[in-house]
Amino acid sequence: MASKKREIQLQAVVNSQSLWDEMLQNKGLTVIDVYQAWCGPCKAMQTLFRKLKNELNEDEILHFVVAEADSVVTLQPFRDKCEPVFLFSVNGKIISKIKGANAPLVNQKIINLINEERKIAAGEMARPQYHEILFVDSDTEEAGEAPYESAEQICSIAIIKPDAVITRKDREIKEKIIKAGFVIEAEDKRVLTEEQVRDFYSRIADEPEFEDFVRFMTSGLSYILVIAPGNERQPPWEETEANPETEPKEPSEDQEETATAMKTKWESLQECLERQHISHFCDVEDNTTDVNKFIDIFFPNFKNMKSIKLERIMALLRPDLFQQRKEDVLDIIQDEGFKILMQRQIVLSEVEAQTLCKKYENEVYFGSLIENMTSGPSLALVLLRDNGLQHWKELIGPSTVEEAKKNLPESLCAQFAMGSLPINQLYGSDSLEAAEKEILHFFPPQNTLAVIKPHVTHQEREEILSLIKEAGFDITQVKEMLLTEELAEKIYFKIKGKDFYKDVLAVLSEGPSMVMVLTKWNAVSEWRRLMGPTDPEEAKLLSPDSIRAQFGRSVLKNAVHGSSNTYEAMETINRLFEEFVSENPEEN
Ligand SMILES: Nc1ncnc2c1ncn2[C@@H]1O[C@H](COP(=O)(O)OP(=O)(O)OP(=O)(O)O)[C@@H](O)[C@H]1O
Repeated sequence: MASKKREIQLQAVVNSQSLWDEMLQNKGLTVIDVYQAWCGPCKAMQTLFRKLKNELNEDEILHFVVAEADSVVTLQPFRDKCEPVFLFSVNGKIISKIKGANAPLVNQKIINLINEERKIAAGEMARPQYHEILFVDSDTEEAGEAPYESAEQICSIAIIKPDAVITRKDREIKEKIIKAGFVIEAEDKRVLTEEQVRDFYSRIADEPEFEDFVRFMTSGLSYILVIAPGNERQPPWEETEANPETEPKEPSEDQEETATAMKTKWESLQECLERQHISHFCDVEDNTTDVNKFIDIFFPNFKNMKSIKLERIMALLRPDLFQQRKEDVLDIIQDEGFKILMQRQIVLSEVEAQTLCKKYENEVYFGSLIENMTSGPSLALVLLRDNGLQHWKELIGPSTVEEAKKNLPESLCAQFAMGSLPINQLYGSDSLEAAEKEILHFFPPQNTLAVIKPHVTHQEREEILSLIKEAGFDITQVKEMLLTEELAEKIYFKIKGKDFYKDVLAVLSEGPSMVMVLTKWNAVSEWRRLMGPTDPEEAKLLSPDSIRAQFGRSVLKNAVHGSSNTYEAMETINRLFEEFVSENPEEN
């Protein structure tokens, strides 16, 4: 009984249109649980609301309400729905709604909106222009007319700073964020412009060392992440569990509730970073308005990116298929919407063949299978596609020809069956983790040095960087530097004796160049292919899509430079990126 009374105190009951209109007079944020008379308000969320009420301690600007859909005319579109709906009203305007008892999402939403109210009250930000949401029947909404709020609307933006990227801590930071139950919805590695840094960090612009900070933030690559609270997120149990020594064996009703409240403490991204001691490498913005603004700046295609789940897998055409029907298979792969990111012919070693064929090791034909697999070149491919893993599995079909012919005659396994083997002539990674391992093994990354020359405009530079990323290169290092004679020599030592060398130096001295380490399998020759021939006129004829064809102006102003071979790549990277080499001694 006692707890029922507290529920009523926690959430005001709105069961008529006049009470609804009165409720809209509330100042600040009102969280409204819209419920059906026949099932009552959402019990599961009351613990969360109580916790937030206590922790935020903002009774003037944080109100909780339960509203009965059947008794309030405004709520008619929500009648007879099975799932609870939570509405968020700010100063009488309903600005957001969340369907279902998604506690992490609701928790984050309330914290964000209250933080916003606090900043507005402190004069740190202007009140955003909220758009009032329309209530339409939720079945229509599901048809795509006016979608409910999803994680993307309550994301945070995190920036992993250049010092963490240069020392390769970014991977560890991302793993920790994911392990804590957050979801990385989008990510990009780039050098922030001065304008972007000033904008993102405007709240600390008055600090005395801000100018040095801007210089530091624009000095190298940062990681920009859009992070959402995952639905499966667990509270950090170990920190919030009640102390067993002070707890009685038989907890009272009140104590049970407190313990539950403690267990449902979802941490914010900032808290998560602090708990894991990585907050000094990573800055977070979670103000909804700012997050949306920065998503627009950094990820203009965010909505599309979110709906597409691009997956990289490794596929393999076994030797007989490769020799006899390679072109047919490659056509099908492309028709099925796969992008071939990398491909190479490879004669598998015995160990490699045994690893890839492990699931057949107990079969009588295992010995002849390994013999066949090592008898000549296979074709290894890295394929990219929306839902790539599942789609490839479905396309190639079962492991054995017998099963494919019986059950899935249209599968590639059945279509491309060859007498030499009882198993599928096509291989695909079993899982995304396995795919990453296999790709690393069969397509080991290589570094090359790339330079974008000074005559390239800012806009052209952005376009070149997009081409680089599209071609699957990882920009592992980047520096903007004026290539003085001394520095240019570190790159162009092999043409020092040429009569055009002084002209090359003159072109490089015109302004800062963007000097990068690009990483990918076969990076040296892949980058040279993407650059195109030295002379842009020749490039236009021979390789019109190449960078030099598109952005070169003359042989001297040919937009980009790339190492000619792996030795030169290693030498020049050593000379220009000492810190990178000491962090990555094994590469190249
Ligand atoms: N005949 C030439 N006349 C003038 N400049 C030239 C000539 N040949 C090359 N260059 C310039 O010198 C640079 C280095 O020449 P190199 O022979 O190494 O060509 P590359 O390997 O295609 O280009 P890069 O080394 O810049 O990637 C070229 O990028 C170009 O700008």
